[in-house]
Order: sequence, then structure tokens, then C-alpha cells
Amino acid sequence: MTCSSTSSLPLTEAYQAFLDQVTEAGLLISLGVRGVYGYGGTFDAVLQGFDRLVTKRASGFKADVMRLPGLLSREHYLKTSHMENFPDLMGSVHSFMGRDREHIAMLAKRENGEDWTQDLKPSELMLSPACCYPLYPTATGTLTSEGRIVDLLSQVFRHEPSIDPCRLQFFRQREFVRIGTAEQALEHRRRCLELGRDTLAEVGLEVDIVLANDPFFGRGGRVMAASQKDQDLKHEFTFAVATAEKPTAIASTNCHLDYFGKAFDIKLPNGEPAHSACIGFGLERITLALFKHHGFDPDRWPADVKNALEL
Ligand SMILES: Nc1ncnc2c1ncn2[C@@H]1O[C@H](COP(=O)(O)OP(=O)(O)OP(=O)(O)O)[C@@H](O)[C@H]1O
Ligand SMILES: [Zn+2]
Repeated sequence: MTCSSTSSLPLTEAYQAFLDQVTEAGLLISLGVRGVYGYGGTFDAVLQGFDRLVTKRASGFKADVMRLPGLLSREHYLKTSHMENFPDLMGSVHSFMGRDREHIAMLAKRENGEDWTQDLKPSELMLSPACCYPLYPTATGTLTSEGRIVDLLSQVFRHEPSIDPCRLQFFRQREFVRIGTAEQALEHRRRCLELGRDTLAEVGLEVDIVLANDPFFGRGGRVMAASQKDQDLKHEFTFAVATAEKPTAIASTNCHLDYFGKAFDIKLPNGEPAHSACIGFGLERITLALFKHHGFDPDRWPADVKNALEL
């Protein structure tokens, strides 16, 4: 199976064609829901290789490693303004909490083809919409003057079902987050822009770095998006994956100002709220970009790329 060009097709056809290619090649394994896939061994080997390369490249950060579960307590979730800004992307964990009587009623509903989902009750968990959200509640308190740099990896959930194989509902983000003064956060962003560009270039992905905004919801969202851009807070590393017509953000840097410092009471030694900034690598998107760019057979990839990924 080769990776033929999907770039000249209209957008939805280009997504469908690329999705067909990557599933036929066994890279993504369809699970019957748009944006949720299993991954074949070849895909996983490349993804793990890139993750290792990031670890090597980012060793200068001397970051504390934290591996988080992709879940967030409802209490912590409510300290963020995710519900205000991205209600369309939310994910909540509901479970059955009844006894025998409720169990029988739920089974009867399933049997009759009725809606049984109302019989589930909200648990204390939300699905985490970004890798770094569960970090901040663990950082509540006063930082030392060095602040912190944390190395994160987790699954995250965003309810954005799509036929674009790059737009998943459940995917892995690798992040490096700096918590500290405004200057430390800005300096981290500068280093992250270099780290992202150089690491992606090392595996043959020459990206564009573009000023961007998050997909804030609704009419008020347009103002939020414009303000985020005006303040130069978010940059995306974009690459043509499914189609050249609409390049995909395969990684991004984000400056949060003192938003998380205030929300989770993370303080600088002088008592002011801490600032934070991060780089997030979208591991599945980067892996798809590698297959798109170098072809579907990693044995035939350039030697320096295979070396960098230890394939
Ligand atoms: N739905 C998704 N599926 C797969 N990867 C994603 C998805 N959303 C984001 N990512 C990856 O996680 C990284 C960091 O998340 P971030 O919130 O910055 O996404 P983003 O740049 O806003 O993505 P987009 O603009 O495409 O929605 C992104 O650069 C991307 O590589
Ligand atoms: Zn982040």
C-alpha cells in the first residue's frame, strides 16, 4: 500500500481518502466510532520512536516526569473555564449506581430498545480535555524561585467526531509545562518554539509556525479568539497531512498567563499568581504526518529519519 496524494481533492473527500488509506494499511484500526481508533504495530513503533526522540531533545529542561490518567475530578474541572469556553468538546464519566430494582429497570429499557443511558449517574470524573489540566491541582501552593518544569504524557478527550484521521476524540499529548514567573513562562515558550521546530525537522517534517487561537464556543467565543491572537498566546506547528488545502496543527505552544495560577492557587514566592506556558505534541497527528510524508513503509524511510526514531 502506498500513500497516494489526496491533496487535490475537496476537503471531505481528501479526509475520507486518507482515512481509507491509513485503515487499509492497518495503521489505524476502525472501532466503529469516528475519531476513535486502535493502532497497529507499525504505527505504534513510529509513535513510540517520536516520543523517545522528544525525551532526548528535551533533556535540557531537566523536567519532573508525571504520567497522568487523562481523567480529572469534577471539582478540579470546575475550577477551569472549560465549560464556558468549550462546552461542545466536554466529556463526562457516568456510571450505574443503582440497586437491583434500578438494574432490572435499566435492563428492561435495553430490551425494549428504550433509552437506558438516563439510568447512569455522573461519577466524580470528567475526561481530561488537555494533558496539563490534572497537573495544576497538584501544584497548589507556593513555588520556589526556580518554579517548575514538568514533562507530561496522557490521553485526552475532545468530543469532535470527524472523518479526518487527524481529528480524534481520544488521543495522546506529550507536553512540557513551565510554571513560574511571567518571564520564565515566556522564556519557556521561546525554547519550546525551537524544540518543536527542530525535533519535527529532524524527522523530515518542515513545519510552518502560525499564530493561532483555540476554538472558543459561540458568539462570545469570537471575541475570546481575537483576544488570544492579539496577545500572541498560541502558536501552532502546521503540516499538510490529509491535504495541503488545510494544514493540520501537529503541535502547539500555549501561554496561559496567570490563568492556571489563579484557578488553582499556585503562587510565586512574592505571593502573586504563577504564570504558565507549555508545548504540546499531538503524537497521533505527528505519526500520521510521518506516514503521509515518507510513505507507508518505514523500512523505506530516509536513513537519518529511521535513526532519529530508532526504527
Ligand atoms: N482532535 C484532535 N485529534 C488529534 N490530535 C489533536 C486534536 N486536537 C489537538 N490535537 C493535538 O494536540 C496538540 C495540542 O492541543 P491544542 O489544544 O493546542 O490543539 P489545537 O492546536 O487547538 O488543535 P486544532 O486547532 O486542530 O483543534 C495539537 O497541536 C494537536 O497536535
Ligand atoms: Zn497545555
